[in-house]
Amino acid sequence: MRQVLQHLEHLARLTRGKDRDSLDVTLVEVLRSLLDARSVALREVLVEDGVDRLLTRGQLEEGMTAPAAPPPPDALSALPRLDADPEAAEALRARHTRVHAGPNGYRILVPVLTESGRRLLIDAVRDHEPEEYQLRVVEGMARIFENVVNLLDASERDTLTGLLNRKSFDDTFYKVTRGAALASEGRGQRRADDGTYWLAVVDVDHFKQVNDRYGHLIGDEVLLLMARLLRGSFRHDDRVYRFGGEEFVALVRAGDPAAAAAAFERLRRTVEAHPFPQVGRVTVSIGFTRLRPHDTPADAFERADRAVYLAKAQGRNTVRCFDTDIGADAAPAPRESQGDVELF
Ligand SMILES: Nc1nc2c(ncn2[C@@H]2O[C@H](COP(=O)(O)OP(=O)(O)OP(=O)(O)O)[C@@H](O)[C@H]2O)c(=O)[nH]1
Repeated sequence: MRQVLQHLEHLARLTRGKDRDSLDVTLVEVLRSLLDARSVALREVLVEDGVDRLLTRGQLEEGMTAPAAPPPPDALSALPRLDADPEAAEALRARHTRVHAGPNGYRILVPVLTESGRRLLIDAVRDHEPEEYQLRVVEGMARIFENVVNLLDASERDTLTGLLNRKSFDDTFYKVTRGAALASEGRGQRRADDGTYWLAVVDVDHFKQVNDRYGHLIGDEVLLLMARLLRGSFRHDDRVYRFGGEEFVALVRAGDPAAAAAAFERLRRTVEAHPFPQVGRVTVSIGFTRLRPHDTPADAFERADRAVYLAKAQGRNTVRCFDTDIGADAAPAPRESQGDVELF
């Protein structure tokens, strides 16, 4: 009976989390307690240039009281390769729990594969061989965790492109600007690029003509491919959103205006060079702005949107920065076409 109550308590904790970070941490804590494990980690497979790498999303090692995730590296290439860990690779490939006995104890690997295609892996080590019953409970917890992740994904993602939707934008925005505020006051974590973030609005040029000439289905296909190009253009911890329509938003970390401009210019060129099936050449206009320590999502969006408007007025298929091309002190002037999509 005590055990059942304990499991129920774990279940309640696991399904309480409303954001990903706390959910990952709770899973690690729950599994450590369930397995009486020496260490528990939750890892995720990220892919760069066709190479699978393992990012640790949360871990509890011996002597630690609270789970922690090492800060994500700037480049995915700094992460360990999945093929350097054959046991982990095999468990993911088999989509099945694996237990390996080794000199350091018993390693328990439980894959978690989400509907959106994410590949996660529970990686626990304990001194004694786990009982069958314990493994079944851990697998049950993993399935519940997977369901919660699927629900979170569904509520945070745009159904057409799979990109993040408007709902998750504000949270991330405030996390990022809070970090920038702390850094500007000399507190908080400093990184090589000083935690400077940029908000870009990426707007497909003459998209109405694509729909009119080729139909909405082909238009949707263009948006899907555009989403893929956007995702592939930025670093793994940058965020790409579609709030609706043919307008995308990117939240990108870069050290200075030149580095940010280079990233957005690279995206512009990638889109221009991409052969879109049936349609051929499609271009985008991009406007971006630096996030300020006490910004609101609406203010930052409006600045980036004004830079897009400038890019459109100056011939499209171009990148403009609000801060350097329009001026940081310019008075706000709502864009005429903003009525298309109701934002903020
Ligand atoms: N296929 C498809 N079309 C969409 C979607 N959302 C919005 N649109 C269309 O996107 C078009 C946007 O057109 P406009 O805002 O007039 O701008 P534009 O033709 O892209 O021209 P510029 O932005 O001035 O370069 C409209 O025709 C919308 O109907 C969608 O989810 N799928």
